[in-house]
Amino acid sequence: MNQSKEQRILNFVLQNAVRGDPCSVLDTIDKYCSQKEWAMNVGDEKGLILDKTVEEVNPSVALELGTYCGYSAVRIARLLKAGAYLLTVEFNPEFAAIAKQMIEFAGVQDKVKLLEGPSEEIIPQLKKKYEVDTLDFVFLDHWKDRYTPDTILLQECNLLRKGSVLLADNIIFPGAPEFLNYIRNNPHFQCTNYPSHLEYMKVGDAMEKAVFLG
Ligand SMILES: Oc1cc(-c2ccc(F)cc2)cc2cncnc12
Ligand SMILES: [Mg+2]
Repeated sequence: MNQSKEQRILNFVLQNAVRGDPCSVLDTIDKYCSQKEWAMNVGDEKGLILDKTVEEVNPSVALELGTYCGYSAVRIARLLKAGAYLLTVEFNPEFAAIAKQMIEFAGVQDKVKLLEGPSEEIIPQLKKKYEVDTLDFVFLDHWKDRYTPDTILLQECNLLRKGSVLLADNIIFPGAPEFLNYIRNNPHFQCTNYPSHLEYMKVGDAMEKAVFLG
């Protein structure tokens, strides 16, 4: 049976990266996806914006919506302090299976809990089933039409506290205009835009940071 692109990315990492070295896993994925096959990882350029935001927030509990192959889960987890952890949600079972292996190869599995299923089902379970109190950081990188409903759901489930930071990928390309309109006109959020480029391309993209004001 033909291998998927995601399986080819994982195999390239297993054969070329250093086991237990998250930076080598990230560099190897970026090398493959910039030279051989494009894939929708946040990538090296926007990855630096993600790094700076995670370092600034220094979250104890982080949530990622949209795991894909695990690139940003590895990227986030490698920066987390002792005892801090990332919950990452992926609804595509094939992607989740690849991401699990990627996360384990990078050696960050003790900091990452991969939750398989639709975000709209998992978010309401975070408090009771996953023992979350509130989220310090949320990375939105899943389907763009879920950014707004999931942000509303996070608030309805009392998962945000004063100072919780949301960071959304793909604000320009593929674009999340409805989310931008929602979040920038919402008095409960303080927004900042970070212009960048689509991963591995010269096409313009951006990330939006939104701090919850309570
Ligand atoms: O970063 C991303 C990029 C693209 C994408 C797709 C097609 C295209 F032509 C350009 C960009 C899709 C995404 C879906 N979910 C999360 N992140 C994504
Ligand atoms: Mg993205």
